[in-house]
Amino acid sequence: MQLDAKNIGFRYGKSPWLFKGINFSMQPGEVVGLKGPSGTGKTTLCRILAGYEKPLEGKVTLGGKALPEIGYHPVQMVFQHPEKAVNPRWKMGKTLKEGGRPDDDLLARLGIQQEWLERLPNELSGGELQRFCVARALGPGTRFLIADEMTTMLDAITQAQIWHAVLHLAEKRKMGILVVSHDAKLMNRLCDRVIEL
Ligand SMILES: Nc1ncnc2c1ncn2[C@@H]1O[C@H](COP(=O)(O)OP(=O)(O)OP(=O)(O)O)[C@@H](O)[C@H]1O
Repeated sequence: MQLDAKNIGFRYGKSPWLFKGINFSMQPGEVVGLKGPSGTGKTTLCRILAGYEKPLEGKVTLGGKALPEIGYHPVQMVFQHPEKAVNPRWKMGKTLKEGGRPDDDLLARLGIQQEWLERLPNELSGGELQRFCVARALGPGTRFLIADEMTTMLDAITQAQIWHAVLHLAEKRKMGILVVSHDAKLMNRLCDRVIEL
């Protein structure tokens, strides 16, 4: 199932157009990089692809059909700051279940420890918390993952462990990944191709 963005245009309110006429496609299993200077609208485009925001022009389709408005979203996004992406009052076990039934093999590969499931977000480090956000985004219904600076704030070892787990699963499930990063080395290592906004 191919993900297509056709002729996408977006602006916030009455501010100038951030972008117009964006066209690109991603195949299942493909790892694509998205780069561009700060403020060009990478995160905004990601939010449109993941269905958080509607484009003002053009459309996003998955397998030729419009993205679903209800139910589990097949395009999932992980943000740079995990603390903004979780409910501070929910134990991690509950947060994890938002993505569907967690895959034990994935949790192990991400280095998530069983006892962390009983903790609240503020009882985990940033890196530990981000592992949960990644696991939650990789529910069984995910066809494409959008990683927006997903490992930017993590140390090299944690970064490598998370990417290793994600790429393993992507290959197994033929899931596509869009990687947004300012780290050119990381992009070259991970991506089949890189597009610039
Ligand atoms: N909700 C919003 N309302 C108004 N303007 C916004 C909103 N969100 C983002 N912007 C503006 O839109 C522009 C693009 O922001 P966006 O976060 O998409 O860029 P980016 O390319 O991802 O940047 P960075 O590389 O710094 O993360 C910025 O100028 C930002 O201030």
